[in-house]
Parts: sequence; structure tokens; C-alpha cells
Amino acid sequence: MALKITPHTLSGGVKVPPSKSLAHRAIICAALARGKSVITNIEYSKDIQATIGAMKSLGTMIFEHEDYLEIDGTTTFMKNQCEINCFESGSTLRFMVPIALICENNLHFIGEGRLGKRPLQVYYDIFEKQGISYLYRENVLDLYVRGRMHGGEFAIPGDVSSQFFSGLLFALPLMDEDSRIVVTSPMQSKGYIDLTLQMLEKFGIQIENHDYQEFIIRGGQQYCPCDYHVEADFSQAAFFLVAGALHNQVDLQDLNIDSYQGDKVVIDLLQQMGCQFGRTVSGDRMICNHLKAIHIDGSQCPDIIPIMALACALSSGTSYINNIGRLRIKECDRLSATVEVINQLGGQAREMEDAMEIYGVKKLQGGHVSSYHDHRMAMMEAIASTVCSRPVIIDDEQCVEKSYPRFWNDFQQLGGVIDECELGE
Ligand SMILES: O=C(O)C1=C[C@@H](OP(=O)(O)O)[C@@H](O)[C@H](O)C1
Ligand SMILES: C=C(OP(=O)(O)O)C(=O)O
Repeated sequence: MALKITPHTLSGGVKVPPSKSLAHRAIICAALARGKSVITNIEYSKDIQATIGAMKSLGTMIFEHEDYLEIDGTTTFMKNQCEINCFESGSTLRFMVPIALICENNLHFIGEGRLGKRPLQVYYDIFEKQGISYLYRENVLDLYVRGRMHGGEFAIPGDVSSQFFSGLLFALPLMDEDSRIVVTSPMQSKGYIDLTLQMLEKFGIQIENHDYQEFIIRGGQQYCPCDYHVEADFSQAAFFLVAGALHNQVDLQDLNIDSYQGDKVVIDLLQQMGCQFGRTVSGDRMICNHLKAIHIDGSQCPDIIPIMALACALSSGTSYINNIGRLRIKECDRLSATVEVINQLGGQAREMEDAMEIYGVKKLQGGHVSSYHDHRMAMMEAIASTVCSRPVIIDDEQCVEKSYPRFWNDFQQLGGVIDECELGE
């Protein structure tokens, strides 16, 4: 089965889902604190379920309510032999590996989809150095680890994934030794490190950040329980903000304009392209008369690149997005997939090793595209349908459950016209 989206302008209000990145972090910090924390505004996407399940596997008590969690970390680490299912969540995997090794443990990490193909070498290098035994299969996530990690000196490249840094920053404060992490190549996705440091501070952990070149972590610290409300997700808001830039009338509810989320940059980027961003009683709205081409440095905001590329595809002039080689190691090769989708829908884009060039057109046509089993590709394709002259057909549309399970409901509420269809229709 596939989904047929008949072109239709979107209009109305949408409640932006809670930030996936902040929810992962709040759950982890609460689970590492001795005592009870309440985390409100939770939506059970597959990735968030993975992190909840992972912490439960380590022994944390987590009580799931409709839209909030009660977490008590008093029993965390009481289990020292466990299986951790990360589903397809890179964040869960890269955060949990060092956390699960804070105490002597016998671990089996499993997962789905492309997760086993995404890089983990940074941790294998640490295992080698620290004598931690591990065994894995190539290309699928099936990793056995036995041992305990110690604090000390770490040298980690900054341009593979910031998630390795976040993982270590969560775990090292609980180890006996003091630690220092040296960043050996320019730090990308810095905004996500900021989210980690901010959350750690809320839960009582102190870390020194020397301009993303070195982090100093005192050992023997303690997480304090804390109640936390998860704010709306700018990476998801980006889809509806771009929809606005493409002449849809969408009001976004609950955005925190003072947020530290790096993907908030979507507002600046669309403004540079000629859009106006305004707040009304019914929410925040992006409007645009004439969309101009832009140059984007994608190194700090990888998740909004597919949807920003769509905005570029419908702007006047040639846009260029560089420093995006890391898009190739996400849920799919997002660099290649984004270029392919734009071209298949009737736009014009060219793929380079670390960049893409997009030649703006006035309208897209439509057609059959793959979701590449990637939530951000499927959501970008849905927004693209609003500026197509013919239907867009997407396969495997349920992949949005990874981050935004109610996406298709929200899309329909806004007037999106979707029907199930047989492939080839
Ligand atoms: O820490 C996080 O919450 C994330 C970090 C980013 O990964 P990279 O640091 O690998 O770019 C981002 O792409 C991912 O969706 C979420
Ligand atoms: C890349 C993503 O998440 P993760 O790395 O956690 O799988 C994403 O949500 O786009």
C-alpha cells in the first residue's frame, strides 16, 4: 500500500509536537537521578519509546501516562545484564552506550532499519583503549558489550555525530575519575551539545565547555531529580513554516521563540529568503510573496535540510547548501534522496559530495516518490504536494512514526487530502 496526496492548500492551526531531542535528554537525566521527576508534554514516537525502553532495561522505574512520565532513577543500574532495543534511533544508541557502561554490565544492543549502518566507531575505539570487550555484526545492529567504562582523556572527532559527545557528557559525570574530551575536528551540530549541557545543568550537573574544543567533566557528580516540561520541536515546526513560505496558511501553536534548539534557525533562513514571520492570537505564521534563493551552511542544522531544500526548489535563482556530507549517514542517504525527490517531482537539483545545488522553479509537477523509509523525507514530500499540479504518491508513509506519529492526522486536519492506494495506481 501507498499514500496518494492530492494537491491542496493547507490552512488552520497545528499543535507542534514536543521536541524529540529535549525529550530524550529529559528522560535520560531523570532516569539518572535518585528520586522522582515528572516530565510533561510527552508524545510516544518510536524514538522516544526506544529511550524509555532502554532506561527501563537498566532498571529505571518509568510510569507512562497519556502525555507525561513519572520517572524514578533510584533503581537504575540494578540490572547488570540486559538487552537494549534502540529501534531506529541514533540518539538512543549513541546516548545509551556510555550510560549503560557506567556500572559493570553485560549488554546486547539491537535495532532496526539502517541503524546498524550508522557510525559507531568512536565507541569501538574507546572500548579498545579501555579493554571493554565487544562483538558486533556488520550492517545490522547486533552489538554485545561487556565491561565498564572509566573516565579519563578522550579524543573525539567533531564531524561524525554530536551524539557521541552527548552520550559521554551524560555518563562521565557519574564515573569516579575526572574526564577531559578533546574535539579533534571542527564541531558540527553544536546546537545539540547546547541542549545536552542545558539539560544537564537543570538536573544539577556541571560541565565546562571550552568553545566546543574541549569539555572538562568532574567525576563523582550526582543528578538531582527535576520536573521538566518539553517545549515544541523546531525540527518538526520547520515543515509547517516552509509550508507557510509556499503559500499555505498554517498557524503553529506552542513555539518557544527563545528556544536553544539549533533548528530554530529555520526562521532566520526563511526570512533571508524573503519571508515574514509573525505572531497572531492563533499562532505563529510564516508568509511570503516572493521566495529568493539562498546559500545555507548545513553543518549545524542537518535535520532541516530536506525541507529547506524544498523551499529552495521553489525560489527564484540558484541556491547552494554546503557542509552536508553527514546527511548521508542519517535514516537514509538524505543528501542523495533530497536531490532525487526534487528532480522526480519536477524541480531541478544537483548532488555533490558534500553539497547540493538547487535551481528554483515556479511549480512542481508531482509523481511517485519513495519515502526512503525516512520520516523527514516523507514529511517533506507531503509539504511538496501542496505546490504540485498532480498527486504525489508516497510508499511506506508510516515511517513518520519515528518522530511524529500524528503527522498524517495533523496534515489532514489542515486540509491535506490523502487516500490509501495500491502502488502503481
Ligand atoms: O542529539 C540529538 O538530539 C540529535 C543530533 C543530530 O545528530 P548529529 O549530531 O549526528 O548530526 C540530529 O541529526 C539528530 O536528529 C538529533
Ligand atoms: C537523525 C535523526 O534522529 P536519530 O539520529 O536520533 O536517529 C532524525 O530525527 O532526523
